Amino acid sequence: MPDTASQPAPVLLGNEPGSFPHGVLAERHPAIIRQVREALPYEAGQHRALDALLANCTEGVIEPLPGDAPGRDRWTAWGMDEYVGRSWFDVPWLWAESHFYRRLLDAVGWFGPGAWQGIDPFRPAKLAELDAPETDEELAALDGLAGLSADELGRALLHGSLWGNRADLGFSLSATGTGSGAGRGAGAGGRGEVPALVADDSERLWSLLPPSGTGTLCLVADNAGRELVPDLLLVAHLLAHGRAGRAILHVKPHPYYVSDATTADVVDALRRLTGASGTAAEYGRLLWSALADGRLTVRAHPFSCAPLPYTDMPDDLRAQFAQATVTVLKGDLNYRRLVGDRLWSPTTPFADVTAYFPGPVATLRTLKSDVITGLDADTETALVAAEGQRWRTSGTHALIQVRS
Ligand SMILES: O=P(O)(O)OC[C@@]1(O)O[C@H](CO)[C@@H](O)[C@@H]1O
Repeated sequence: MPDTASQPAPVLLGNEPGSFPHGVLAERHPAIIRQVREALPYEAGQHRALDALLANCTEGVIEPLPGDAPGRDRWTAWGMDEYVGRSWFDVPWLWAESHFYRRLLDAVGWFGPGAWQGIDPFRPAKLAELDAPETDEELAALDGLAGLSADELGRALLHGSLWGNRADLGFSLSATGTGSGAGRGAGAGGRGEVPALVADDSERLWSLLPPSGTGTLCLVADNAGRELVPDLLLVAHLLAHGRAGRAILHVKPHPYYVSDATTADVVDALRRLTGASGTAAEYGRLLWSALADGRLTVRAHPFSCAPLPYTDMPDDLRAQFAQATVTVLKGDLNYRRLVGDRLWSPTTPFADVTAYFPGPVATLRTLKSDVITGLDADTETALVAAEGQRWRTSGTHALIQVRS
């Protein structure tokens, strides 16, 4: 029996050794601390703070943020008092992960005041990816799509944006997340009869964005670099071909989940596009002028880094999504937040668990956590027969789901 929105499945915790969430807390977070230490020439105080964070997040309990900590009131509203004194492994996994990034930024001095204020610990990794030869190849490949019709090009760019979600630098640090490049493309990734795309509502998405549209597209971005670049190309295409009159790009207000895009990353990506040649540069210039004339807006709402599902979104964000013709949520974490980070039965209807969302909502995601809804029974059976439960977290499958 599928779960239902009124009888929800259990919220994921990280306290089961051997589970994917446990591995993230016990192995991925220490690996992220190691990577951050090596990325920038931190000072002794920052190394000491990283030592303390490592000990605390693996063996300690959640501690209250100091009284004067930036955003403390928000974290109180987001449930901090309830979780203080408990092991990181025993509170909702989503909450523990999100809080880890808040503490990591504290340790490196991101919030300031001080000389390290605003220095993104993940920037070297993000820039390396943006500057990689693979990015050049992907941008150059755009010129080869010149012969496609606008619709064909739109579909190609939608798939580029979808599979761009493989480019998640946190994921590449985890033991199960190796195998770079697998699954990039609609036909790749699955074994035997199992499709790479396990759900595909893309026609419904296109019907929400007709060519004569004057509507507003809200795109809630995920990773910077090689995910954000194809996201921006898709937005440029939708604006250029009138499928959206206006686009609003939501990014994170601070560095998060390693490679999540901030405004600084949007700037880097746009400079990368305008500094390229051919079609990529044209798209870059289009977006640059769309920002200037108001067709494109960037927003960085605090709730984008909240440790909570979208059911708890504040009224101002709810009103923004309600005004959109469609809100497109990118990536695995946004998917988890959209459906509640619960271990749903995979055939639980997507429309039911997203019924609360204020307006049409679409999700483009590669599968990198246990959370999944909206599969048909045959697809689930084929996936399990071919891969056991590995398909849930391997990042080699993807989905496009829409609730209109
Ligand atoms: O949102 P994204 O970038 O697609 O993925 C984020 C992610 O790597 O982080 C979580 C584990 O830390 C997983 O849910 C997911 O695989």
